[in-house]
Amino acid sequence: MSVAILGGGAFGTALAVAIGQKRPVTLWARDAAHLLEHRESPRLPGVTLPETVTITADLEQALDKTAILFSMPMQSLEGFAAQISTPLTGKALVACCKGIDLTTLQGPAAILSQHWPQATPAILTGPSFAADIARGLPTALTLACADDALGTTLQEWLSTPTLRLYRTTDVTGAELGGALKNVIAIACGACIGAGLGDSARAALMTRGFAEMTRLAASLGARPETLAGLSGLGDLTLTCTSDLSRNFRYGLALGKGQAFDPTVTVEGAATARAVAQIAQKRGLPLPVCTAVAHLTDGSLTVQDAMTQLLSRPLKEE
Ligand SMILES: NC(=O)C1=CN([C@@H]2O[C@H](COP(=O)(O)OP(=O)(O)OC[C@H]3O[C@@H](n4cnc5c(N)ncnc54)[C@H](OP(=O)(O)O)[C@@H]3O)[C@@H](O)[C@H]2O)C=CC1
Ligand SMILES: O=C(CO)COP(=O)(O)O
Repeated sequence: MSVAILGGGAFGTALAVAIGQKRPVTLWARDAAHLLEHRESPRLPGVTLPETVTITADLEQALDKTAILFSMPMQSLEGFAAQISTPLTGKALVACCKGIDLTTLQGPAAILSQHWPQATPAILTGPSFAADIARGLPTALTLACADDALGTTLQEWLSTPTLRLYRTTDVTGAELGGALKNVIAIACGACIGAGLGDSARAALMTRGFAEMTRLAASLGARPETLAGLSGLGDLTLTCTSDLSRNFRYGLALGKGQAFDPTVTVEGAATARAVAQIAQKRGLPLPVCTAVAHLTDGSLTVQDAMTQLLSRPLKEE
């Protein structure tokens, strides 16, 4: 097996550093000039790519590898895939992005499968800040692949002494855990930013987790997957750390401050996708729906709080 990573942002660079400790890896970026000159991504300053990482601007050189990791933002994945005519037959296509595509309402595995039906999709997700992975701090992730034999090979190839991968065949559960935790992280950031307190944040995390599990189960995921690294694990990290961009975006919303629009915040578009899915399926997802309205500017944090607290009382 040979490995390529597509996307020279924070996560792609961090994965290249980690995997590059063990074996050669090719890192493709659409603008590779900075990476080639400095061996460092402007999205992850201070992290130097080792010599085992081949940086390239030649996409075909990367697509030639047997395992291809897609490490660009979720809302870019469909458009990126549509530009590629190479068949990628028999390859493992590992989506590292966390989200639901707003146009198709699909997760990354379905998008990869539609573009490359002769390849096998997989998901790499879980609680991990790029900077932690790049520094070699201990990290545990989920590798999801419906083909368990291929999943086992990927698990062995992509694990390192400090990056420990757990395996599952529940692709839907793993990708939804990663997608939905970002939505709840925005809610938690807004809660803290608006001064609503840690108790309110704990309530949002818990009820948000109930929504994550409800939606995932209705889409065919196994509820226990959501209780693992990709769901509860990543929810805990992202809702409690201001290293999270989704949490910081929520903080800014809560404080009524502007947020840098060039920063990748996956949960905003995903919240709007989730609200559409909830409506279509008649699923009650009040926290996710409130985040969708917060991010499109149609609801204030105070009104969201009032709305959530005034819902009819119910069983837990
Ligand atoms: N950062 C983290 O800690 C983690 C991130 N993730 C996930 O990884 C994914 C990527 O995030 P991250 O790397 O942090 O984001 P960044 O904003 O750091 O980088 C995104 C990268 O994607 C590239 N890109 C954007 N659009 C396209 C496109 N259409 N074609 C090719 N390349 C494109 C950007 O290129 P350019 O620089 O030229 O704009 C940039 O290199 C997200 O889904 C995120 O949730 C997962 C775990 C941890
Ligand atoms: O997914 C992440 C941690 O697991 C990174 O979170 P942010 O995208 O919110 O920075």
